[in-house]
Amino acid sequence: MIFPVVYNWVIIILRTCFTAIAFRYLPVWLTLDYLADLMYMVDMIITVHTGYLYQGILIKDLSHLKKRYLHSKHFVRDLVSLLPTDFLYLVFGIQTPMVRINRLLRIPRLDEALDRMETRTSSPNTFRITKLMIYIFVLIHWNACLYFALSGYIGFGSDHWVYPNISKPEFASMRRQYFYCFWFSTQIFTTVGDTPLPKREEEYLFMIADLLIAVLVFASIVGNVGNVITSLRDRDNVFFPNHELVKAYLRSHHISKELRQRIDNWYQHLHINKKIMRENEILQQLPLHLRTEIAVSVHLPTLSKVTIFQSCEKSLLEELVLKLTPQVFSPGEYVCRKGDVGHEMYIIKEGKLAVVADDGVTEYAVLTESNFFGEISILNIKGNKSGNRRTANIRSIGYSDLFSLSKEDLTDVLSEFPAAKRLLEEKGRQILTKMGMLEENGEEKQGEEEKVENKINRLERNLEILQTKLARLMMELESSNHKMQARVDQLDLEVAALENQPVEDGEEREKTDLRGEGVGGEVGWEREEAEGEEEEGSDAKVKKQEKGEDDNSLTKEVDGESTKSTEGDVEKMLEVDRSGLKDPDDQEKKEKDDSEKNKEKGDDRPGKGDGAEIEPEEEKEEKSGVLDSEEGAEKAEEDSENKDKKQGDEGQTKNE
Ligand SMILES: Nc1ncnc2c1ncn2[C@@H]1O[C@@H]2COP(=O)(O)O[C@H]2[C@H]1O
Repeated sequence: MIFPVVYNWVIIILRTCFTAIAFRYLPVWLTLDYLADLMYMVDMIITVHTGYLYQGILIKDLSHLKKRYLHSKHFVRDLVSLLPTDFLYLVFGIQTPMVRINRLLRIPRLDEALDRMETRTSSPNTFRITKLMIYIFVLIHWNACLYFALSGYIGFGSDHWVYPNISKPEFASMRRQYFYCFWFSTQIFTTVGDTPLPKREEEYLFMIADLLIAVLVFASIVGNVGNVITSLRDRDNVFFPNHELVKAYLRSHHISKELRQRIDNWYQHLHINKKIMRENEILQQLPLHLRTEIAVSVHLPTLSKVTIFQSCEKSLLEELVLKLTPQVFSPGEYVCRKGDVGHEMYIIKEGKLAVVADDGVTEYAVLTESNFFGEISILNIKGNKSGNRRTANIRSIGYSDLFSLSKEDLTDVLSEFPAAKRLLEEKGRQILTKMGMLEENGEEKQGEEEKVENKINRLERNLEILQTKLARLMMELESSNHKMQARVDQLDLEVAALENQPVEDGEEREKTDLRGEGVGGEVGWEREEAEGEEEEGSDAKVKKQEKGEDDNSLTKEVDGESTKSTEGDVEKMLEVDRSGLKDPDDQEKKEKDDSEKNKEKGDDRPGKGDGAEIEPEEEKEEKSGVLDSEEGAEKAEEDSENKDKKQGDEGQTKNE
């Protein structure tokens, strides 16, 4: 669409203003006119058949496309621009090509075509400048035509400003007419050089309009050229590291001339050989699959030449290729030194490198294109005496282009491709054996180390499980403590209720006394404690509190089962208490049994009746802290029995 649109935009106005040109080449113009019309038609047909994307899907259905085009405003514009206005020649005569002015409406199609070309061209900046120049040319051309027409209207040669008299032979030729007008116009628009001063109002108006347009034209030229230069610089900055900044830095830090020279040389090498250092950064904006394809097409030839990767699957190479980082080393520069910790391996894309001894002169081997090195220290080869340290010095002989591959990336890739890993390790082992740096029983040692590591792992897992169990048990213990506390409180209340019950008759008193024999120890103890509390006041309270706290802390130390046993203990106490309340005879009987039992056990400690209340508790808790759960339960039972007995004794003493 570029040709017909530009043709119409240039020729219609030319023929309108330069009538001599229009008549002279009329058959040519008419042929070209209808050729342009034919192209307009073809363009419409192409537009109808051009599919479009709807929700990401390319619509190609013709009837649908037709319908869409016919209902669009583009169709109206295209149709109007192709209306056969040429019939107006019959009215105005063939010398009025202005009847075809509707053809100019197709200008948006020119824009579209140029935009499409811009995205496809390999040198967009040149294209942008050319496009700008075409637009400016068309503008100057129109201005030139109008200037000639205005001159004709005012009168050729009537003053200095208008076109000179065309009857003069030197200004009579058509070429001269056009070139003069175009030159005049260019002078105005570029504001370069002097233009003759206007004399008439029409001339002034023409000049004012022209100068205003000239400002815009000039601004757009400067702006566009500036943009192009900036984008060229940006491109360079993206492709090559900024040398100027580095230079300024080196100067400000008074870096030695020799080092600065080396750095300059390195930059020079990059620029001359068009080495791009920030490939990964540049391609970052592309989606992964496209990046992979680009990287594969750029680097795969190098990678597939590397011996270890020759037999590898394509998928491995594709993964690897994305992780390669290009690096350039200068002559004499060390890529790695013996004893350094290895963080990456290298693949040689171009150049020569030497494996050198510590003296820096003796060369053990020379590595060339498609070789690789630096893998030994990052592969963790079994029996490698140097561990993760470099086994040799590698020095670049000339400029060398390398790809580096980090340890993490290599490990990632090799974990999925064990065959490649074995190959790499085998090559590393060969070098290590040659150097005598491979331990013979290295594999056994490795095996043992692995075993120990496995054991440690297992133990760690078990420890974690035990910790979880312990936490659960602690929680259970706490809840048991709460429950126990609640029951003891309940017991206190019951005992208090019993104490407050009025004694009505002797029989009742006897019963109460008898009951006192049953639970008297406890009741008495409680009362005594209460009295003691009253007597001793706050001191006793503090003591009791302290004891309670101690109890808590001790109880917390015991495990869940012993807690249960303590609960059982309290349960038994309650049981005893209830039974004591229900039937004094039974209680008496039970007491007798208990005392007999205690006698059998040899538990006839003195002072059990008074002041010994605290002791059994302490004893019980101390023991429950050290005994295991079963022992704790037994002990609790025993203590409970002893306590019952003691309480019984106390009750008896009181009764007496
Ligand atoms: N004799 C040798 N021939 C070829 N390459 C070697 C030789 N000795 C060491 N290398 C390579 O030099 C590298 C130095 O770093 P690494 O030890 O990681 O891995 C080493 C090998 O890849």
